[in-house]
Amino acid sequence: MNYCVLWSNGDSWREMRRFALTNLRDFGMGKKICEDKIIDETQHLIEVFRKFKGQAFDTNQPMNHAVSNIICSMVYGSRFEYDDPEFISLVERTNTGTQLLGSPSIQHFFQLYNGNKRKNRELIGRLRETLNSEMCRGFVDAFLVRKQQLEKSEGPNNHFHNDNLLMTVIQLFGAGTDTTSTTLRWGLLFMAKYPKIQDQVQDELSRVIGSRQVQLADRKNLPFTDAVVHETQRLANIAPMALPHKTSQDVTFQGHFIKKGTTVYPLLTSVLLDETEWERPQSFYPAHFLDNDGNFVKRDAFLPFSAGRRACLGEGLARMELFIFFSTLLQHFRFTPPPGVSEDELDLTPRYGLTLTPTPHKLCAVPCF
Ligand code: HEM
Repeated sequence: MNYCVLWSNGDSWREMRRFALTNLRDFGMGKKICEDKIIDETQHLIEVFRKFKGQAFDTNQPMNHAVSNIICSMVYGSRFEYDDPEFISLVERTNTGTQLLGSPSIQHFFQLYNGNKRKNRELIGRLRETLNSEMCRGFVDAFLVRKQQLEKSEGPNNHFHNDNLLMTVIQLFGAGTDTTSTTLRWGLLFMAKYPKIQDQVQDELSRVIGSRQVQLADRKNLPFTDAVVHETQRLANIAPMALPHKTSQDVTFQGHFIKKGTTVYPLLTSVLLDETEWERPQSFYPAHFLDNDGNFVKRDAFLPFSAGRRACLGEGLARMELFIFFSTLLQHFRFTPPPGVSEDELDLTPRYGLTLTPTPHKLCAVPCF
């Protein structure tokens, strides 16, 4: 399959990755300003969950909207209202497209992808019209300013052209939404399935935090909650084959010769579910990340973001989002199966796409206070 929707290799990738990393950091990635955005967004999400008044609902759309708004505020410079039709269709097309990438319906995927290209051209066009080089609102502005500067000094032959802008924006939006939101949905599903583990998370949260807002700095005092977030990422294994790569030179790996230019997939499943690394690889077992005294422990085989030069660019952001969204939701709601469905009946079979998502399901979010 030709993944022309992803960044290319070589110089163009290097430039785009470096620029995206620097600028996303400038617009808050991994910093307090980003934490504040996430906290603000959790309040919008809580409002949506409350509207269901404890009745069963599909968490997919609200979760996608909340998570997507974080990357939107960094890329476009502002968040969207959840009922904005432009936003709903952008998120919906990205979400469906990610599922189709693992299926034979590649033509349908490209229809959705082209729809998102059109929408993004419009959004970028609006930002271009109101661009102020003294005050960049987000990644798109920063890219447009760099493009203008380079065109003046070096002419148009550089990597900062409209196609790379569009591709990078679409990729950041896609990579920054589905992955994190899917992981959070797995987390809530595991909590509904394993109520005793949910009890332990909620006991820890009420003991350490009470009713105030959780902050990133609290993570070190919440080892059990942190372990549950890690175990969710490990067992959910949402990107089992990471992304395809091409070997840039001939290489011999574990005795196998691989020719330059061969497409290779780093199989993250092989570490996340490795029987020689994990005591209970197929079970939801937060103790994988705890020592005998209940302290959090890092594990070498925990590689959900992959490793190396092409590892996930958004790891810092994703880890911040996972922790704050998950613990804030668990502070406010008790997650249970719909009435008439037992915990045993909650299905953990994943649905295969570019990512492994939970099979469509509903949960009740019963307000705790
Ligand atoms: C739980 C959340 C996430 C998981 C599990 C995840 C996982 C991954 C994985 C496995 C890869 C492929 C690495 C490889 O092929 O070796 C990747 C790449 C990437 N991720 Fe994430 N990701 C997450 C969230 C994010 C977020 C929030 C962003 C937004 C900034 C992001 C942006 C990217 C980009 C741009 C790439 C491509 C990097 C490149 O090609 O150089 N990811 N991610």
